[in-house]
Amino acid sequence: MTLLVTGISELRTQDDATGILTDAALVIDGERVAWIGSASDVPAADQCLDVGGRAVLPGWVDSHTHLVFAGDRSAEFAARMAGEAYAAGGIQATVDATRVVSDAELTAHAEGLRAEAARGGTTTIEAKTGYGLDLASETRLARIGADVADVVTFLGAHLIPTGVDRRDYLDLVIGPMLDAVRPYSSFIDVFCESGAFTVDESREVLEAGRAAGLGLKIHGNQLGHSGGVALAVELGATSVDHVNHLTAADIDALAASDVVATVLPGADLSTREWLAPARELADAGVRLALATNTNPGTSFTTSMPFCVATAVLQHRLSLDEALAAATTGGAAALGLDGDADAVGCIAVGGLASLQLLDAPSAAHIPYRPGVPLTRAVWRRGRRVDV
Ligand SMILES: N=CN[C@@H](CCC(=O)O)C(=O)O
Ligand SMILES: [Zn+2]
Repeated sequence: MTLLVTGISELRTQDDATGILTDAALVIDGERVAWIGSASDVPAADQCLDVGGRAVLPGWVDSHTHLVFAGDRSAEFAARMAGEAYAAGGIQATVDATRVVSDAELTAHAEGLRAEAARGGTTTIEAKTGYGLDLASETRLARIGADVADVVTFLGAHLIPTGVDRRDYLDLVIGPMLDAVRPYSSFIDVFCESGAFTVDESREVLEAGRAAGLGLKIHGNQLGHSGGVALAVELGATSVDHVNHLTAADIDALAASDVVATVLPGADLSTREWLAPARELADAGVRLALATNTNPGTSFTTSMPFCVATAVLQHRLSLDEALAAATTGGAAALGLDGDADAVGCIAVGGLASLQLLDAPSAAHIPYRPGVPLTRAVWRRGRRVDV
């Protein structure tokens, strides 16, 4: 069954070979894109959808979420808006709420968040563990994450849980916990920050993950100069996320590396943190990703359009830079780039994961912030309810 989508005012492929087409059309055949070209020169297809002068772009790749959790921390949020500082210790409240709910409740909640993300155009999503922090709970989060999300990241090293000896917990994370989550996980992550894990502890965790065959990620330099960015470069991590507090040397080191710097606008705003210097990172040539960081503590949003709009309006990225970071940048941060199953781009022969906006161009995303502009979404060729 082939579907011709025509009447596309702006087709942003996020593929260097094709770029941006105007007055365009494309054909979806099964789960893949079979043809891209001018709306005046279309091939025959089984079905035709005229989108009436609207924009099409790849579905978002949300490369950083903590999707599997229970409870909310709206009181903590309110206290922060009244002047309290964010601290890593709040994670324990979500751990306590998460441990006591059933698998079915946890799965339904995560599925609800994934559906909410899809309504904003997200077609690929990562989910971290990190709200279990004991062997059974982390394993459960990894298993549910694998059911609900596309990529699972093991974040047992999110916080030392209350009442547990530091060394004992590290040994658990790099031993039995890593073994148990390994079948579900592609990456290992660590919260390298004051109040969470030191640089040396983070290195130990990440080296164990690498030895087990996992890719590396770091929550780094969110609340201060934690050393997470330097560690990411030293270890050749796939991404370092947050990147709020950077020295010139950090930026130079990232620019000279292949590490993706992931900017998380929702967390920057919700914690009233110093904004990640996305403009300076882009100017230095650092590869950027943009992600929601969906979690109940620092960023309770699933909206990639919000993140793209904020990256343009507040972090001073250009529209092109923000769109690249939210699509191909996210794919690079998940290792889902560079082959026939790459996500975050629209190319002939590639996966048909794309979104139709209720707007003539993607410029309307930051131009009309907060307005729900996602009109239709296809994931691997299948229409998703939005
Ligand atoms: N910073 C570490 N982890 C999460 C927040 C976790 C929480 O506060 O529950 C983040 O990415 O912001
Ligand atoms: Zn996070």
